[in-house]
Amino acid sequence: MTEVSTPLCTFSGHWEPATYLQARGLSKSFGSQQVLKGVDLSMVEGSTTAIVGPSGSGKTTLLRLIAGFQQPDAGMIELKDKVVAGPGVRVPAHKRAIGYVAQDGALFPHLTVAQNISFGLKGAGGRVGRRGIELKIAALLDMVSLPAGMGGRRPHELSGGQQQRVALARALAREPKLILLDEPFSALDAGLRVATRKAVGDVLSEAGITTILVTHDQGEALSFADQVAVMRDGKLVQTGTPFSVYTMPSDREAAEFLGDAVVLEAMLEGTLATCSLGGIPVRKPSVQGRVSLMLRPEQIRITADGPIKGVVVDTVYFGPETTVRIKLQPAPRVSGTASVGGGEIISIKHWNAAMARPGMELNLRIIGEGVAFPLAG
Ligand SMILES: Nc1ncnc2c1ncn2[C@@H]1O[C@H](COP(=O)(O)OP(=O)(O)OP(=O)(O)O)[C@@H](O)[C@H]1O
Repeated sequence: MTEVSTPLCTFSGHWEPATYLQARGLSKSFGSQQVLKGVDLSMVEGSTTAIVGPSGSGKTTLLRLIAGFQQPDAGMIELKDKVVAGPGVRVPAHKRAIGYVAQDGALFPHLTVAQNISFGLKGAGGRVGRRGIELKIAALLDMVSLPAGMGGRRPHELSGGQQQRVALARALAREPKLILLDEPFSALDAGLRVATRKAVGDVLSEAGITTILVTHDQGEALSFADQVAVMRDGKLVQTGTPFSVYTMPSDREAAEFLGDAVVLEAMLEGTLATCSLGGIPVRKPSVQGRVSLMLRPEQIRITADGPIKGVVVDTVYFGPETTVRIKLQPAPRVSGTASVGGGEIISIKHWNAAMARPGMELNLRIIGEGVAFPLAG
């Protein structure tokens, strides 16, 4: 089962991992509603991609096309250089070596855990005898960190996290090359969710299986995947490493979807934006003049010698961190540039609840660079 990425030697002499999944120009409509509008997605063998996006943006539809449950209206899908969907081509789902784990696990309720998993084994071709099946089930349960004794239980006798592990074991039984996880952790409570996600991630990366995870959870996407693809209105609006999509979002909506964002009006000249938080360097700006400037809240630090002043409006205590809303002073003038903004209320976080009380004046310092977007509207 353990399959390691097959490297390719390029003409430049560098070893590069092979592409496993290549989707080009995928479109799909249901009736008059166009749900996917030309989606391109490429994945390296053994890598993990998280697809994030608002409800109804087309994430599950994309997974279903890749799995082979539905056929694209236009575009094509290649798995390991073999076209599996495209004009005149439709390789059926069971011949694509893909495992699918749904949000609720979708276990058969009337079958035991072992029978659920052996259903997956039969799907793999029924090559093993009864003893072989027992050994395989035991190995799969072990792989997903469940005791062998659980094989006799029925799904309703398991916790949500255990059910998801069984669903993963059933999918792994087919020895897939690609696993599609459609919000598999969303029904779990916070602690179980983190533990199950870690366990599933470890199993998949150990087995070298190329993985797509659909999720609504930004933290899950950023921590689980090598690549994050942001879907909106049937299109992938940005694809990149977790670091690049978080720190350099392609637009304001993507920025706000991937985490908390402080967005202020600013005047951008060259690579310096001037706003209520002072002069802030901007990386590779694609616009000039009046812009929306985005910073992540953790870039705004409360420090005694910070050059920017603000007054605490209110605070909300969350234990390890406190959300502090701060009203900024008018924007300072930077010589030769116009000032914009002033008086905005921003929201940042601080570990020390005693640091900020309503009415207190605080000094702030900005760390790192901002990202500039065209002004909305
Ligand atoms: N089989 C179908 N028939 C008709 N409409 C469909 C079908 N499947 C999906 N849709 C519609 O396509 C749109 C996108 O659905 P999809 O499930 O792909 O979105 P999603 O991004 O996965 O949403 P969510 O995060 O809520 O699961 C929705 O408006 C949905 O109603």
